[in-house]
Amino acid sequence: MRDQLIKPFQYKKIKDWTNEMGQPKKKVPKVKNWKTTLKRIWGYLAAQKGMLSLVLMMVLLSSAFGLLGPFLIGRAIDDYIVKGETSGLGEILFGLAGIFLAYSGSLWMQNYWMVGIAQQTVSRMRVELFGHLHNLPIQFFDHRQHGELMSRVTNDIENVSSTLNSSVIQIASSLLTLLGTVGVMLWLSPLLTVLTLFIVPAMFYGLKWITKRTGPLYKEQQRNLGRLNGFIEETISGQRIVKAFSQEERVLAEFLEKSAILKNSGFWSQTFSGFIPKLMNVLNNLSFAVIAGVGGILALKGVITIGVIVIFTEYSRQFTRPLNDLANQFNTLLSAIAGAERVFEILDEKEEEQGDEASIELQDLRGRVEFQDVSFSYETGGDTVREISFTANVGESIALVGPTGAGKTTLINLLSRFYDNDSGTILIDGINSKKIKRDSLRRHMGFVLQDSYLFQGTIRENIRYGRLDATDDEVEAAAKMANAHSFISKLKDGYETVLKQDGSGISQGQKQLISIARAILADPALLILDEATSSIDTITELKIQEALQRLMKGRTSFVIAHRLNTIQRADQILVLQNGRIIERGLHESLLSEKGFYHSLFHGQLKDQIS
Ligand SMILES: Nc1ncnc2c1ncn2[C@@H]1O[C@H](COP(=O)(O)OP(=O)(O)OP(=O)(O)O)[C@@H](O)[C@H]1O
Repeated sequence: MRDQLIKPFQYKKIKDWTNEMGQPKKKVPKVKNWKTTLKRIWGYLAAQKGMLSLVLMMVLLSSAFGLLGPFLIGRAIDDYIVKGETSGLGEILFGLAGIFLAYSGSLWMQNYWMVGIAQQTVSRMRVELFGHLHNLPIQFFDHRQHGELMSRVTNDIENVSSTLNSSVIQIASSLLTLLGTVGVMLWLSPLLTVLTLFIVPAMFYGLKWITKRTGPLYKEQQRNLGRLNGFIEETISGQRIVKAFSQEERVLAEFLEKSAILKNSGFWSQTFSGFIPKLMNVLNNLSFAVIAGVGGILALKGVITIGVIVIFTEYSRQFTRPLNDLANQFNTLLSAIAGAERVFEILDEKEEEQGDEASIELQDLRGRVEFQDVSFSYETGGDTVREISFTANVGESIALVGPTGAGKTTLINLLSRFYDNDSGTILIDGINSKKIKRDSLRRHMGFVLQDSYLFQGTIRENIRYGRLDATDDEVEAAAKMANAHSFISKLKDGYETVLKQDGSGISQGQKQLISIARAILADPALLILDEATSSIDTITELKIQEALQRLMKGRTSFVIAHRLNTIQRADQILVLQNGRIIERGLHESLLSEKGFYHSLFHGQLKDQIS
């Protein structure tokens, strides 16, 4: 459970580096074809075969009832109305009412069951996608906007859902109605049928022309919507920064630009798909005119009856309506396929490997860490960290010092295996870290980061996140050790105070104290501390320092130090520059060397320190 605690912190840190409201750096992988996607969607639907058969049965019934209605009307005209016969007409009308009722009933039932199937299906997709996202390696998030990913979990899934709700039934019933109608029409009058069917090629070519254009346009619209959502999410969560840097106008300008792009792509996709009903309307009217004209002549010659003309006009509507529906559904289906493809794209991303069969599950960790000639680069190109070697004995505190971008966080990322070193070896309790299961390693690590991430929930829940089975007494004992108890007790609701998602409502220093309490409760053997850079009042600062000293006692700790006066007690100080360790040792000896550390300490290079 504790690796769940750790990941969000790391994500945030790395996200901050990559994502300064820019576009994702890497292009999303190419989309697969619609056949494969439909097959995969079917894979989800097939899990509910029983329900689907019920839906299909209802679709069959409703299509049959739909055909029977006009047929009975024709019979009523020919056998009773034209002949002036009234006896028996009542029964036919009664029968008609029954058929329409059964028709509506079967429509209602198929809809009811299909909505159930659709919801079940997308809920499974959503759960899979969300779970999968949390198992992806950090690198995956380096190149993607958070909002864009959110859009896949929400918009795209919703798209699939609404299409499944309606399209599956529509497509099945349209196909059945189409077949049934043509069959009965052929039986009644082959000549009129052939004339009516003339509109099919016109429809086919018209639709082909339109859908060829709408498919890519829909995809483009979805993509632009994802980008806009990503931007909105970022600017809302980064409100403080936007305001602090008076970037409101720039943000608005960028929003307007993205919104205009979306408007444009939305306009064209909707315009083109809007042609479909218009085209169908024209063709429908044309077919009516043909049936009325030719049917009238045939009726005058006594070849067919008036009833057959009525049946034909009704059927021709029933015949073009499913074609119409099919065409409309085709568009919705296309946009759902585009959505599903984007969802599957993520599902196809390789999960972070925890380790193979041979990997070691760390039961206990003492906390000895050794880096031997470790080099690593994030992307192909120059090494971010180079030939790093050091040893941290059990219980020692190691301070990582250096200007911004020197590679301090990268070393921690390698230690926690968010990334794997390209060369050299990292030994943890003497075991090559690559042979240890990632999650089992992270379970023994605790993080207190400068941007302490607190979740929406009570203070108690936030502390308990360190160890979910901790009792209330243990939570409070940890808070006491972390110097957090006194401020928590002064709050009106004490430990039950509800924190907002970003922890606003309590001070930065108090957030730190809570995250220290959380780490104390987790009791990790390896500790990562990323010192707060923001200025915290002296009293809170002292409390934090004291709490940290207690937390670090007996654990191997890595401290990314921003304020050099706080690391004077470290057992080893590693001074990094451009990815290399350029100096190392104790505070006093480093000062006496009068090197880079000395300059840093005396503030000559103050502006280089983050
Ligand atoms: N996810 C990433 N992908 C590509 N390059 C990265 C990534 N994270 C960091 N870098 C680059 O690696 C180098 C080292 O970054 P790192 O975050 O380790 O520095 P740091 O010493 O922790 O800096 P700071 O004190 O500012 O946090 C920098 O040049 C940075 O631009």
